[in-house]
Amino acid sequence: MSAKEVRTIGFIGAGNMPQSILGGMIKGGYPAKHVLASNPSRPKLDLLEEKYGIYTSQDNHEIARKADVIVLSVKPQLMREVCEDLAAHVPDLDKKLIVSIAAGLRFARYYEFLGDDITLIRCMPNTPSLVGAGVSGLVADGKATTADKDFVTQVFDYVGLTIWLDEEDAIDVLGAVAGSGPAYFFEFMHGLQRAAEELGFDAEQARAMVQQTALGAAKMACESDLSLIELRKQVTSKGGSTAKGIEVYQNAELTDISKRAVEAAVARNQEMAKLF
Ligand SMILES: NC(=O)C1=CN([C@@H]2O[C@H](COP(=O)(O)OP(=O)(O)OC[C@H]3O[C@@H](n4cnc5c(N)ncnc54)[C@H](OP(=O)(O)O)[C@@H]3O)[C@@H](O)[C@H]2O)C=CC1
Ligand SMILES: O=C(O)[C@@H]1CCC=N1
Repeated sequence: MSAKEVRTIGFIGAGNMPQSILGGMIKGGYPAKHVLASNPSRPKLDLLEEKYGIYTSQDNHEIARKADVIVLSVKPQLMREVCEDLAAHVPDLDKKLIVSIAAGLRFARYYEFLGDDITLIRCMPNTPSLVGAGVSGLVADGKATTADKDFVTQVFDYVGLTIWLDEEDAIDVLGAVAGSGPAYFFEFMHGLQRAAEELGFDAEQARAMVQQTALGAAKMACESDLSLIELRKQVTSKGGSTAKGIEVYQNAELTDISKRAVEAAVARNQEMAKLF
């Protein structure tokens, strides 16, 4: 697929994550008239219509019927109810491409909910998709064609980096690192902002210095050939102030804390796969 392919994409559920994806897609040039969304309550839909000019409905069946590609975007615990309802009311689900962005739930579950004949791609996106800086992990079932995979790659390329995975298990890890990752960074940034405020800065200045520092560090990490440790060392003058700050993080075993956080999130993904 060299020219950009357009299929009508219907998001079932219009919460934070699908808003980030569809917002990023439309900002990136995907035609709004081929993007649809459903949600039980109206306010989010009104906002999406106003902001992006897409068609919305409170009726999941209508959106699923109109879509070539159905993006299941509800919480994992609602997935069974929503899918079984679609299976009962939407004809030809096996002729559409289904994409699920839910954490945890495995291919086998969707076949149970929607039928064995569906074609499914699982995606683990993250919210920076809204600003074109997302990470989307993708894994396809055996029925997805090359054209399906190319199309989904194209869609998620609009909103950032796409990473195809060979094994379904890997999406739990990618989710725990990149899907949840923005929350970890925000938490860390919040801590730095609080520190600056407690040491005399007002909230606005504190936030400005933290967000610009995070942006600068992320840009350097993206643009440099050096390892992250080398980049860290460049800031850490011998006998200087950074060394003292880093020492505090190292004494608190920040690297180990990150590993424990990722392991906890992976474990929850595995647990959700069994629970829902
Ligand atoms: N947020 C993130 O960073 C990421 C989320 N995900 C996955 O994305 C999915 C959605 O998460 P997120 O957007 O954050 O969740 P939100 O809680 O922001 O949104 C969930 C949405 O689903 C709607 N909803 C509830 N019941 C139904 C229904 N029966 N039919 C259609 N829509 C319904 C809710 O509507 P209402 O408000 O009216 O109740 C709400 O708008 C989850 O499965 C999550 O695992 C994946 C990667 C990252
Ligand atoms: O917290 C969650 O379960 C979802 C998946 C990754 C980010 N948010």
